[in-house]
Amino acid sequence: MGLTFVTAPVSVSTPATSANLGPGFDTLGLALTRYDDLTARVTGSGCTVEVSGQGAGELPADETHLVVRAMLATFDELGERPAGLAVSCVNRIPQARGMGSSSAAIVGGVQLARGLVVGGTELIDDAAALRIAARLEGHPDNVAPCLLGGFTVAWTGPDGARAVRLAPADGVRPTVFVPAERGYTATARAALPSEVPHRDAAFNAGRSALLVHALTTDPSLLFPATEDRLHQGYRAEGMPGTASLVAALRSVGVAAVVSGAGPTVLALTEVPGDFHPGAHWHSEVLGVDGAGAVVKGGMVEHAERGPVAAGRKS
Ligand SMILES: Nc1ncnc2c1ncn2[C@@H]1O[C@H](COP(=O)(O)OP(=O)(O)O)[C@@H](O)[C@H]1O
Ligand SMILES: N[C@@H](CCOP(=O)(O)O)C(=O)O
Repeated sequence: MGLTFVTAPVSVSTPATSANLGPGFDTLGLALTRYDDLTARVTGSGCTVEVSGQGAGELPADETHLVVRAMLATFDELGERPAGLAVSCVNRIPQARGMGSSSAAIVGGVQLARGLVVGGTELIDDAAALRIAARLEGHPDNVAPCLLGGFTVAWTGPDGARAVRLAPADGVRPTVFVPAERGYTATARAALPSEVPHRDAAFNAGRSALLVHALTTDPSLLFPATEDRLHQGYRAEGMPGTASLVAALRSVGVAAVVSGAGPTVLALTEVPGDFHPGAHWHSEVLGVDGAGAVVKGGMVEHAERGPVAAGRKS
C-alpha cells in the first residue's frame, strides 16, 4: 500500500550547531539558540523553494536545494515521493561559517518529510532520522545536536550514525565570533592529514573525555578540556584570522575553539567585557538549545525536549 501524505503545511525550526568543540573532532556538538524556520506542503506537481535571509538569491529554488534533497532522500527511504512540493525557508544561521547550516538544512528536510507522511514518525524514528541525516552530511557531529538539541556525543557504527544527548551544565556560556568571509567545510577537511602522531591521538582522547565531564558537570575545567591537536593546527594556515582570535581569547583565559570547520570562533566560557575581537568579527552571546529540530503541524508531534535527557539513545 502507498503512503498517505498530509495536506496541511508542516514547519520545523532547526538550531545552529557548533561541532568538535576543540578536541571532539567529528564527535561532539552543541545546539545553539539561532534557528532557520522551514515550512513545506505537498502540491500537485513540481517543486518550488522560497528563501529569505541567509542565502537568499544564491541558493537553488528547485529540487537541488539541500532541504529538498534531504526531503527526497527521506521519502525514498519510505518508498514514495509526493507529486509536488512547495518549500519556504527563513534562514538565520550564517552559511559556510562553521555553525552547522548545512546540517540544519538536512535535518530540516528529514523532519519535514517525516511530518508530511501519515505515520512518518513511526516509519522513520529519531534513530533512523539521525542515520539518514548523517549519511547525507558525511559526519554526525552537527546533525546529532541539530536533531536532538543539547550537547551530543555522536559516533558511527556498522549500521550508521548514533548519538547520545547530554545536558550541558549551567556555567556553559557560548559566544560566537562570526567573520564576514565564508569557509567551506569540504575545503577545511581537505587540509587534514590522513595520519596523525600517536601522541596527538592520545592527547585528544584525554581532552575529549575531560570535555564531556567539563561540559556536563564542571565548567571550570573547560579551558584545559578544549585543547586540540587533531584539526585546528592543520587548518590554521587556511584561516589565520580565526587562529589568531582563538589564541587571543585563550591568552586571557577564555575556553575558545574553532567552531566546526571554521572560520567562526566559539567561546564556551564568559568573554571579559573589555575584550575586543576587532571590527572584522560579529560577536553574539547565544544560549544552548534544549529541544532540537522540533516539528509543528503534520505528523511529528514530539514534545519539547527538556534540558535533561542524559543517555537518550538514537
Ligand atoms: N539553509 C540552507 N539551505 C540550503 N543549502 C544550504 C543551507 N545552508 C547551507 N547550505 C549549503 O551548504 C553549503 C555550506 O556547507 P558547509 O561548508 O558545510 O557550511 P556550514 O559550516 O555552514 O555547514 C552552502 O554553500 C550551501 O550549498
Ligand atoms: N567535524 C566537522 C564539523 C564541520 O562543521 P561545520 O559546521 O563547519 O559544517 C569538521 O570539522 O570538518
